[in-house]
Amino acid sequence: MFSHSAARALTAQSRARLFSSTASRQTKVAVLGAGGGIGQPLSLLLKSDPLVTSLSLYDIRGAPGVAADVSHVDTASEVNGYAADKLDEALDGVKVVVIPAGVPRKPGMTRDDLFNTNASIVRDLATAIGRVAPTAHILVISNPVNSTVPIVAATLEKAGVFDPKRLFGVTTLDVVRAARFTAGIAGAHPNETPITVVGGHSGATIVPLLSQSAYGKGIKGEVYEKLVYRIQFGGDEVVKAKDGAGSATLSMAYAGAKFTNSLLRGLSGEKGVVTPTFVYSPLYASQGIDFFSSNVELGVNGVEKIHPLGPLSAEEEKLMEACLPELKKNIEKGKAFVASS
Ligand SMILES: NC(=O)C1=CN([C@@H]2O[C@H](COP(=O)(O)OP(=O)(O)OC[C@H]3O[C@@H](n4cnc5c(N)ncnc54)[C@H](O)[C@@H]3O)[C@@H](O)[C@H]2O)C=CC1
Ligand SMILES: O=C([O-])CC(=O)C(=O)O
Repeated sequence: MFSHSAARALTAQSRARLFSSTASRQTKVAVLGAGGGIGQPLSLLLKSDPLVTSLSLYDIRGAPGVAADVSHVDTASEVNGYAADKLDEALDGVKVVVIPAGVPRKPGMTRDDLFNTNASIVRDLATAIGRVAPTAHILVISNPVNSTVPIVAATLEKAGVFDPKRLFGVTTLDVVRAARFTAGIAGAHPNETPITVVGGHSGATIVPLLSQSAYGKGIKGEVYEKLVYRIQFGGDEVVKAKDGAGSATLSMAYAGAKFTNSLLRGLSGEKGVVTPTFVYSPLYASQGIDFFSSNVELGVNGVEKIHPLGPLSAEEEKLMEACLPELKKNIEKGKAFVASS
């Protein structure tokens, strides 16, 4: 990287600074479920992220092939693929683990219908992370997120390595949809219509706070009702259109890469990185709901600050009334699963 004469010219102090900052920028990211509909495009997008220096792709099927393919992209990061029996190797030294492993919905199913299959997949992956990479930041995409995040937390807790600052349910697709759909109605660019989406990640637990947006607050009546429904049930739209071939994969890969980039920026010391994510949260803990999505500031340790919701409109208060009992049930189901495992 440097010529010999340039290296000789560096003082001992500046050399130490240079190499320590290079070391701190080494960011190994693992994708568990990298061979799937989300995993493949997500791996590609992460390969394009300059904050990722090494990419570790794992799946029970097909990860070495995906890794060989993605590794030809001309960005600086190195890529390695790991087959089914190589999970521990895939996790060695990782700073961030993104989990899109598990089955997707078919038409007529709810996300909760995926619980029976995905709960044990996520629990087993979390057990391995707790053993091999206990200080990694974990980003859970696998559904039902309202239950899989508590499953990861309880699994790590059992192993004595749970740090609530390092566990995130990825709800970014709800945020991406809310911005896109609101922009369509407002005739604006989605950059101008960011919407905070809180609660959880399924149907009525998804609560968009349109009243807090300059564009969103002007949307009323039937248009408002339809917009809220579309944000809450956008996933169903894709499941129906794919007609048995799965659920959102490309927009989810985009959302997953977007959230991962936000976290990496926070971890690298950038200030003011704030985005909604489903985390261990005090906001509704008094009601027995200890995981909740709201705006979170991401920093060098992961969760830096959990923001309060701010003022809600009468409509949003009603949406919260529908959200909370369902979210509580989903969280308790996840915890009970680990307790009985
Ligand atoms: N959080 C969110 O907003 C969203 C979540 N999802 C969820 O993401 C998950 C994955 O969806 P798709 O990629 O479409 O499914 P997919 O079936 O295309 O891919 C899943 C991958 O997981 C792998 N896998 C299964 N068990 C595994 C294990 N034990 N270890 C490692 N890999 C394993 C499979 O081999 C497969 O390659 C689903 O649960 C889906 O509901 C989907 C869209 C949005
Ligand atoms: O709808 C699904 O099952 C996948 C998902 O979580 C989404 O697209 O938001």
